[in-house]
Amino acid sequence: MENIRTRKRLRLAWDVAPSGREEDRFEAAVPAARGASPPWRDDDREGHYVFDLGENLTPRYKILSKIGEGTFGRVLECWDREAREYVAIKVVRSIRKYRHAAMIEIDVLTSLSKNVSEGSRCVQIRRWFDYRNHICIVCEKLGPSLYDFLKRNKYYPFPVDLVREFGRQLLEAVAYMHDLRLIHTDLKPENILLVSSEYIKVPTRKRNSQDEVQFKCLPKSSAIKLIDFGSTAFDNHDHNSIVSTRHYRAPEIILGLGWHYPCDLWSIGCILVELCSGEALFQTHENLEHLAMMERVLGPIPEHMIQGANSLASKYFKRGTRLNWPEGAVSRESIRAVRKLDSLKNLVSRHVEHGAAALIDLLYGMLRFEPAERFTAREALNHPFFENST
Ligand SMILES: Nc1ncnc2c1ncn2[C@@H]1O[C@H](COP(=O)(O)OP(=O)(O)OP(=O)(O)O)[C@@H](O)[C@H]1O
Repeated sequence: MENIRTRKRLRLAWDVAPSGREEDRFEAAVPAARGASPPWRDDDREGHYVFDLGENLTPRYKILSKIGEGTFGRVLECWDREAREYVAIKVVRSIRKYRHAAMIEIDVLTSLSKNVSEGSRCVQIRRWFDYRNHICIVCEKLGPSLYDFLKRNKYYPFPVDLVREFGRQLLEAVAYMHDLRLIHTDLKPENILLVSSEYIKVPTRKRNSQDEVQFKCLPKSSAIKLIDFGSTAFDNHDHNSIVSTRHYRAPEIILGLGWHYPCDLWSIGCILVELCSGEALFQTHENLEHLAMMERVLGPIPEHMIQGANSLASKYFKRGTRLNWPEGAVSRESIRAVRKLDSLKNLVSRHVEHGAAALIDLLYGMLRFEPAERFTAREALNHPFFENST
């Protein structure tokens, strides 16, 4: 997250942080043991809530484990004593800008959960509350992220049939968001969670080996859901800031051309390539190198986009017509990293045996430089690649 957008909103109850004393008095009225609260503790230096496993988070929730950590806060697995189910609670840092962003995330999650059948590819919010100056967002508990799964599987790629299933559900989730005039802006494998943690082990031959058998894991179910709506943008807002995690960032964002719904489709294109290959498509941390990688994989950036680039981005180009590459490279390694890449067609063909042609065609549609020419989520869903999809 490089930028937190804020918007004017009504003052809500949580704007006034509850004082520790009041909180403790409230909990003192609840019978001890099961309902007891830990003593008031200071937050850590980054504003994170400090806890021990087994403690209560309000009398209702018992903290079982920490399942994640992000810019906004920590995500805790808890047992909900009232609903009798496991939940994931995002406990937001007690810093004003994160509290503010959390309230926007709650708005988005609430809108998404209104049409449960269509919105079911997005994580469902159960409720939220403010506890000791931390906004707590209670959601259904899901399994590991696609990134976690890839990592635990030593970056072994997913089979194309599974990528098709993931792609279809991801596009359904994003089409639904776009219908609601919401732009996710931070799509990445870390923010796509498997619904179930169950997996099976299947034997596979080691690459380049005839007889050495290894095992790889496959999820038992292909069901996924989208999480992390903390960066979600509303259609009618100003869209000039830098958004998205670097590897999944669309060219119009880097060039300062302004961005809209198509930036989500670019991210999905990058994600699908990664799921097929096991590696991030654009592994870079720097704008010029990133643009050079895009050109290597997808061909030249259209001239009208170069000419529209803002003053920060125009320095990446020569005479306003072509990328200053390799002249502007910061190192030889950087030049090598770009050269190591190949055309999208070749990169995908290397990993996908069946159905590669349809997938490649779909990916070119999602990775068009010109945002207006990029597939919309609904157009992508109607692509022949998804014809075999259930
Ligand atoms: N509903 C859930 N069920 C299970 N795990 C979850 C759930 N929500 C979040 N997580 C885990 O917690 C991690 C952090 O969550 P999330 O991305 O929402 O936090 P964040 O602070 O907004 O992160 P970021 O820094 O990427 O913006 C996720 O990567 C995931 O591993």
